[in-house]
Order: sequence, then structure tokens, then C-alpha cells
Amino acid sequence: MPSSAPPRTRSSDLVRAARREPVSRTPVWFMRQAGRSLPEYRAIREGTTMLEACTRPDLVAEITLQPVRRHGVDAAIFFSDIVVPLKAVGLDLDIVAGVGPVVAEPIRTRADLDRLPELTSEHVPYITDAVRLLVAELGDTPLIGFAGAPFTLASYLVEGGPSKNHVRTKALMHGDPDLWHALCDRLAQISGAFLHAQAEAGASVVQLFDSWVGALPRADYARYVLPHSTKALAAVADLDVPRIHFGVGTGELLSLMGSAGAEVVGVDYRVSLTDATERIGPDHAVQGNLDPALLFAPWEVLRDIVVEIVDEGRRAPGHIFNLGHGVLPDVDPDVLTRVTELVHEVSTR
Ligand SMILES: Cc1c2[nH]c(c1CCC(=O)O)Cc1[nH]c(c(CCC(=O)O)c1C)Cc1[nH]c(c(CCC(=O)O)c1C)Cc1[nH]c(c(C)c1CCC(=O)O)C2
Repeated sequence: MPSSAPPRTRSSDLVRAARREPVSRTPVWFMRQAGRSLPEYRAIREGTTMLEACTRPDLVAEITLQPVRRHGVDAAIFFSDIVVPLKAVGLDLDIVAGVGPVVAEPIRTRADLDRLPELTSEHVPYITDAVRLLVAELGDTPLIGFAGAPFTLASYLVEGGPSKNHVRTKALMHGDPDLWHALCDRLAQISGAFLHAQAEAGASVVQLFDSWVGALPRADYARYVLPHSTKALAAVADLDVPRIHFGVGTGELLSLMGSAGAEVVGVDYRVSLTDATERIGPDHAVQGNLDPALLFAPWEVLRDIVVEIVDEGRRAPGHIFNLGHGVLPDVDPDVLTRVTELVHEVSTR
């Protein structure tokens, strides 16, 4: 199997945990560890829009490294956004601070699909450049590449922006299944190619974010989502990189998500790791699942909860410690450092 990931990260605890191999201690990283919780991030981002920052390899590399230096986490997550590949293929969209991705003209008809060509690595030279810079800097620490999953991307494209109820998305899915599948097939190509570009340039692990898929019942997930997420994950099957698949509110979907092809299933904080492991089965590692809101709780309380999650994780086939969703912007970053140290301390084998 051809491997593009740097061989020196092969024996890292993160990669080993993802492969359900023994680790020296539980690896930990935090979704959204780079970003507004860090004063050094707010300083470096001043005067640059989010999407502009994503196209500058020097900025991307520096922002990606900031939380690794500060917290001593076991992985870097590439600084970018799930909508960057959509912008790269020419779609008119922006990331509005405090709101999220906003699409100028939503995609709702077959003709609209023409505005969404397939992605090749030529669309994203700044991504592969940034990955190469990072891999050189990171040494033994793995870099996690990522993409948005077809459902979550489709939701932004069909709604035109963030949505609470995904009304237009669900109406399209059920009202015009052919168009839905055509849209998601295209998005699976784009996400898969985006993951492939990052892994080929040196990312050691990839994560497919299906953040909003918890809005669906199992039957709809199986029919309208699973084949497309499977295609996106299969796009990196030729590279030696473990895959993580995560969504929010996915308690009812966990077993199906496990069948999409990833080695690791991300678990949000609504389901215990013990229950999640039972649902997903012995062939997958799990990632999670501290409630990001609990980072605001008194340390004595937080401490016990972190220890409990580490203990549950030790009984799972493999465990990567993380939050159950992203870091909230106003969290005290010192708490993240303390959690990292605690996970390492109590899990050392
Ligand atoms: C749904 C989703 C998006 N983007 C992403 C997801 C999936 C993860 C999740 O469920 O949280 C993925 C993402 N977005 C960002 C990262 C960077 C790496 C990291 O996790 O540290 C990652 C992995 C940077 C970002 N992406 C965004 C920011 C904030 C913009 C800024 O700092 O100016 C960052 C650091 C913008 C963004 N982009 C999106 C949202 C909801 C927002 C926040 C809007 C806001 O509250 O301002 C879409």
C-alpha cells in the first residue's frame, strides 16, 4: 500500500490508537483547537478574512502550530474550513464572522450543479503547500487533514447558510432524490479529492466532518447519506492514512457511520463512550467525548469527568481523547492545556 504520510508519525500514539494498536498513553487533540480561544490566533488573524487566511500557507502553518505548541496535544488539525474546497472550485461564498458559511446563490436545481465542478489538486495549491510546510515543522507529531461530509456541505449549499431545521435540505432530499444524489455524489468527489490532496502532501490522518447529520433518522441516513460519505472516505483508501468520521447528535447513527469506511468513529457528548463502543462494535476505535461546555465547570468537577472518559476509553478497542464538539471561542485556553496534561498523566501505561 503506498504511503505518503511521513513514516515517523506511524508510531505516534494518535495513529496507533486509530489503528487499535497499543499506545504509551491516550492521545488527545481538540476539534477547533486552532481559533478564537487563543489570543495569539486573534492577533495573527487581525486584518485578514477567514477565507483569505486559508489561502496563505504561511498563516495556515502558523495558526495550525499555535495550539500544538501551547497545549502539547498529540496532533495538529490543519487550519482551513469545510467550505474551502467549494470556494476553490469557484462557488461564490463567504465565511461571515459569528455566522458561518454563507452561499451567494444556493444550489437547488440541476442547472445549479454546473456551478460545482469536480475538484483536482490544481484547485488547491495553497493547501498542499501549507501541508508540506507543516509536515516539515511537526516532526513526529501527526497532522490531521479534514473535509466536510456531503450531507453537511449540501446543507450549507441548499440552505444558503447555517440552518437550524435543514428544511430546504430535507425537502430536496425527499422531493427530488435524483437531484439530491447527484449533488451529494459531486460533493463526495470534492471532499474525497480534498482529503486525498492533504494526505498525499503528508497529512497522517484525515477526519470527515458530518457535523449536522444528527438531524436525520437512521433510514434517511442509510439511504441518502451513507453511500456518499462512503465514497468520500474511499477516496483515500489507496493511502496509508487512518480515517475518522464525526458528527454531532449521531447517537442513533453511530453503527451506520462506522460502516462508512473510517477506522475511527467520533462520538459527541450525548452518548457515553461505553454505549458508543457497544453500538459501533469491536472493529473501530472511538474519539471523544468531553462536553465542550464542561470546560467552564470548576476544575475538581471537570477533572473527575475527564478521568471517567479516559477510563471508558481504555475499555474501548482504541481511544483518541477529544471534545464531543468544537472548542467554544470564549473558553480559557489554560483549561485545555490542563486537560491535555491530565489525560496524559492518568493514561500513561
Ligand atoms: C460545520 C463546520 C464549519 N467548519 C468546520 C465545520 C466542522 C466542524 C464543526 O462541526 O465544528 C470545520 C473547521 N473550521 C475550522 C477548522 C480548523 C481547525 C480546527 O479545528 O482547529 C475546522 C476543522 C476553522 C474555522 N472556521 C470558522 C472559524 C471562525 C472564523 C474566524 O476565526 O474568523 C474558524 C477558526 C468559521 C466557520 N465555519 C463553519 C462554522 C460553523 C464557522 C463558525 C462561524 C463563527 O462562529 O464565526 C463551518
